[in-house]
Amino acid sequence: MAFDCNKAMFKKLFSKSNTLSVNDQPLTPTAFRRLLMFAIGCFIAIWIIETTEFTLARFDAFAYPICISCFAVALILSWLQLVPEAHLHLFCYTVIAMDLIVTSVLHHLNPYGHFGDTSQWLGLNYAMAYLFLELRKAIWVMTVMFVITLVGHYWAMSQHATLQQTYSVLLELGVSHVVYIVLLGTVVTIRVDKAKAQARADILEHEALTDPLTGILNRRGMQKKFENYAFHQQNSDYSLLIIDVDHFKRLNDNYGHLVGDQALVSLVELLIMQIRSDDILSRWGGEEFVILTFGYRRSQVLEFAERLRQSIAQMKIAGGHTITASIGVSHSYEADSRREMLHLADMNLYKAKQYGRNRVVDCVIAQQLTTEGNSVAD
Ligand SMILES: Nc1nc2c(ncn2[C@@H]2O[C@H](COP(=O)(O)OP(=O)(O)OP(=O)(O)O)[C@@H](O)[C@H]2O)c(=O)[nH]1
Repeated sequence: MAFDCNKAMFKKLFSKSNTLSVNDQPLTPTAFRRLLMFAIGCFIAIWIIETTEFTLARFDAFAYPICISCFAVALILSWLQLVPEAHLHLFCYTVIAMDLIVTSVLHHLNPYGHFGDTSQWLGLNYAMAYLFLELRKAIWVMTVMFVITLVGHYWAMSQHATLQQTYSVLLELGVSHVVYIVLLGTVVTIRVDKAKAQARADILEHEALTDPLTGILNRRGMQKKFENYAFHQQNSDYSLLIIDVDHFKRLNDNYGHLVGDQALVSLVELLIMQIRSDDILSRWGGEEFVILTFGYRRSQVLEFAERLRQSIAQMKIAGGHTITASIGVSHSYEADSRREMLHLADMNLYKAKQYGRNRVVDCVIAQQLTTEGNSVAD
């Protein structure tokens, strides 16, 4: 998981656009397809029921198959990803909205029709607009549908009703639809604002825990992971590696900070390639990196660290230069706390530097070095 996080951050950092965007699109492709299948099922069911009961209106005899075909086409296009989802949303919304409006208008054309018989479904238009469309587009489209609804019903009613009856229907229609639009809009706006605030908080947290140069966790991010990690629940041991580039100041001084920066980025790329999926990599500060690795025995950790050291030494950085690194290692069985583990790894790193750099040292090696050389000051 940590590795994924590191890699995702890394990819984001080196992708062309590294800004996170807030998506207010309310409907995911999967939810959209499910809705389409539901709508197709409902239309087929009502078509069959009305046909068998001989109540199928003339308009519906055309409208049902047209709607079903449109939804089926949208479903296929969505599956094949041939058309942008937003276009399909608008298309399906328009089909349903026009079906509802025309049904209601035709109903009102009949002098014996009753206002409430079909127009109660018109409110669905607004709920669906918010569901299918991005907020700004939904408002525009709803306004158009609202106007079409009023004009259509005015035309239908004016064919047979008195002016007073017509206005009364239009007034009722207008007021109830404005209520729908405003109330649903308020609910949606609150939810979008909340989602945006959450996305912003996520971005800020991500930035606070990420090193901007390399895109991996920074010291704070690593500390958080280290604290949150349920180490006591792990049956396996874990180890901590501190990797410190040797004579990095010299590299900066000789070739400039840009080369230094590029060396750090190349080093992180190399480390990401070498660590395992559940290892945690972070930039501890400056030219120092920390890796937490799980489930290795001591000999395996040392092999892993040695492999890293050799790969770093073989790596060519910008301008064809090379770097080396010293690595201090500590193991969980040697320490009682996270702080102590860090301290041990840091001491071993110090000894690796003392003994000539470009080497891996853990407590046992440090002990041997001290005994042999008898000159390392702790
Ligand atoms: N280019 C670059 N340099 C950095 C960055 N962060 C820290 N440094 C430099 O890294 C250098 C670290 O120098 P030192 O702590 O003396 O260590 P060193 O020169 O690597 O020597 P040893 O660790 O003892 O081998 C300093 O010159 C810092 O300015 C960075 O993000 N980019």
